[in-house]
Amino acid sequence: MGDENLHQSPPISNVDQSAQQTLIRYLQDLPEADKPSASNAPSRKTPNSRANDGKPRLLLMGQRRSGKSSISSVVFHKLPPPETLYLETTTRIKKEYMHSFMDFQVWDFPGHLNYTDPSFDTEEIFGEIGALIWVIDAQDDFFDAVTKLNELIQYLQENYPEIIVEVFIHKVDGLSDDYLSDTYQIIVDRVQDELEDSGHPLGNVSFHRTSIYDHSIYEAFSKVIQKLIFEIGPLESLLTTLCANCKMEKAYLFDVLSKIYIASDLSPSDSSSYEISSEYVDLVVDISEIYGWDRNELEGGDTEQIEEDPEVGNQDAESLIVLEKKNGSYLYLKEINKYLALICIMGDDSPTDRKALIDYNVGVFQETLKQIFPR
Ligand SMILES: Nc1nc2c(ncn2[C@@H]2O[C@H](COP(=O)(O)OP(=O)(O)OP(=O)(O)O)[C@@H](O)[C@H]2O)c(=O)[nH]1
Repeated sequence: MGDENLHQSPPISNVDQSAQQTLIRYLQDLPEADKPSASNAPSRKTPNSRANDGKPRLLLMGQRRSGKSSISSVVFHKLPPPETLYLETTTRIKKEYMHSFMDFQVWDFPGHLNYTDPSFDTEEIFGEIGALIWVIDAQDDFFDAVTKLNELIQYLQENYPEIIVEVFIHKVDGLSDDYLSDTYQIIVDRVQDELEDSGHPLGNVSFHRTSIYDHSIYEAFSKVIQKLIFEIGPLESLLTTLCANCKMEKAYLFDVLSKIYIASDLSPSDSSSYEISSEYVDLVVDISEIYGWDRNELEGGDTEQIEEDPEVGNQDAESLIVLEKKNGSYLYLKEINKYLALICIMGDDSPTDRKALIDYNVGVFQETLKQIFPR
């Protein structure tokens, strides 16, 4: 494995450099590599977390009927999208605790209230969050939603400047490409202009086009979650090294239950690669469930923290490895543990003659991951 990958890695601001180098050496199997030790593991503090408990909170906010509960139910509870038609309006804050490769919470807010009002315990709401997701219904009149969003961003910038704001321009299914790109641009410009007029920078605000009827909602959530993963820099470097050494086009590390990808290599990503990979994860995981890891649905709770189940199922069973040709491209999938699967797009040249090398490198990658995510 070449050292140039190490030099090409982007600067990693929030992770201890020595921990990163140890991980990469470990992957490269260099003689001077130490096993990453627990003391080397970076602390799991998320940008706005004061508790430092590694359990970031995602807030889902926006106007009534914009689609907040649907997003949470489809992504985290596998509710078929058409069934969201029957969801009742949310009348109180719904707090759910997700146990997966990392623990995080999703808070779904009723749409009609102003949570910056002093009558709310704003410290309780905003004091510990990882990201705020503001959902705008693109099929409805969105100007009021944009005005409320701007007020909230201004409030956050003055009081909680580290909070990441993610705007989901939602329900984009059924909109023509032209209409969608106009709507997207109008919303982005309006947010930007109003913030500039009031002397606030756009700062930590990003925009995503989403729909529960396609992959876009999972992709958007992936990008949000990635911002909260403290170890994202080393993970991306490791995947980039793996791709370079095994001649892979693209590699994704998936959280198999939510279909969120928690990291990918640093080569440019396109939605179709994500779609192929995510569909394949679904298919293979369905099959593997017959004899592989026992995965319960992501656990959700209301207000109580749910105790983590001890891992059950065939923990020590050999994890599934599949190499198959799909849509003209070979795909390689390996279950890394109960929560994560690595899926790699290999291109159209048969990689069967390299399979032993690929299995070996992926095995080393898997060992390294155990150090990063001990669970
Ligand atoms: N076409 C389309 N409809 C959606 C989408 N997401 C949600 N919906 C629909 O939007 C409606 C409202 O969804 P909810 O999830 O209840 O909205 P909410 O923001 O939680 O509403 P409140 O609880 O009242 O704040 C439902 O009929 C959903 O089926 C989407 O991506 N596309």
